[in-house]
Amino acid sequence: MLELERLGFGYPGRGWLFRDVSLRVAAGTATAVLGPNGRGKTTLVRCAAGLLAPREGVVRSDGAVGYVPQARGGAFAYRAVDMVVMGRTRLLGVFATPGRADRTAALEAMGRVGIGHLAERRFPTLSGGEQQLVLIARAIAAECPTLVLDEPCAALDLQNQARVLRLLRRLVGEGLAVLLTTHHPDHALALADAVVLMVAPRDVRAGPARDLLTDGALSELYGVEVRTITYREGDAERRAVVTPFAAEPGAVSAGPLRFRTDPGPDVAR
Ligand SMILES: Nc1ncnc2c1ncn2[C@@H]1O[C@H](COP(=O)(O)OP(=O)(O)OP(=O)(O)O)[C@@H](O)[C@H]1O
Repeated sequence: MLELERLGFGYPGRGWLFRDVSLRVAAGTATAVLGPNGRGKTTLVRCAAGLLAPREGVVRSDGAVGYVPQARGGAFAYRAVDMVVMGRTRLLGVFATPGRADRTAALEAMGRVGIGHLAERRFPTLSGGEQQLVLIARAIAAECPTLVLDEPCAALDLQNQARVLRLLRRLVGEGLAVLLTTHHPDHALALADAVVLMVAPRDVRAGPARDLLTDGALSELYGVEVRTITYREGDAERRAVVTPFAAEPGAVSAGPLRFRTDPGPDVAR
């Protein structure tokens, strides 16, 4: 569980970046934070993870909070598996060093993320996406009941985005509380029970994903026309977002977009 109560933050010498943000990420649920570049998503989740002190408000959690930053290279040439073993540090005694069980747990976490084959590679030699997956494995190996992830899919190809989203869904199913930032409303639709829309410093909306992720709210949030389509996944009806990037503003006619596929009897309009 992770709880933010009336959180407010501004960098020194600057005004409020956000104010009065309250939300509760319960165990077994995921919350996605969305908003334009520079609106404060990273700052908000860094406050939530205890890495930045808020100017006002309170953060509560009922256990350790694991934080997955965006991969930005690494200064030290650790092997990937050793980076993941470092996630186990919090589980060790003050003078203990990681043992065989920690290495096994690290390799298992890497396996879950699909990067077992990268275990012996040096971290700085990995691609941005590979580094991102190592950082996710490190957080999983730490076995924290709450995970906070800053754009976990930012550097990932479509297959790895799907892999990470499925993995996060499984972790939520196992009872973790997950808070993540994303630039993909689709990812929020696929994963999140709740969303936080950072519209403006004093207009940060938190609530159920199905209520807040409307075409109108997303269009307002990003300042471009955003449409949602529905499709079926097994028995479930799901929604995905389409942004007609190349269309001039107002050129897309009103009404729902049609999701055409060939053949399409099991894919909804
Ligand atoms: N250490 C800092 N000192 C001063 N201003 C900062 C600092 N870090 C970030 N900012 C500013 O705070 C604002 C919010 O930054 P933040 O990284 O939280 O936004 P974001 O929503 O995560 O952006 P993006 O989508 O581009 O990653 C930006 O205007 C940024 O320039």
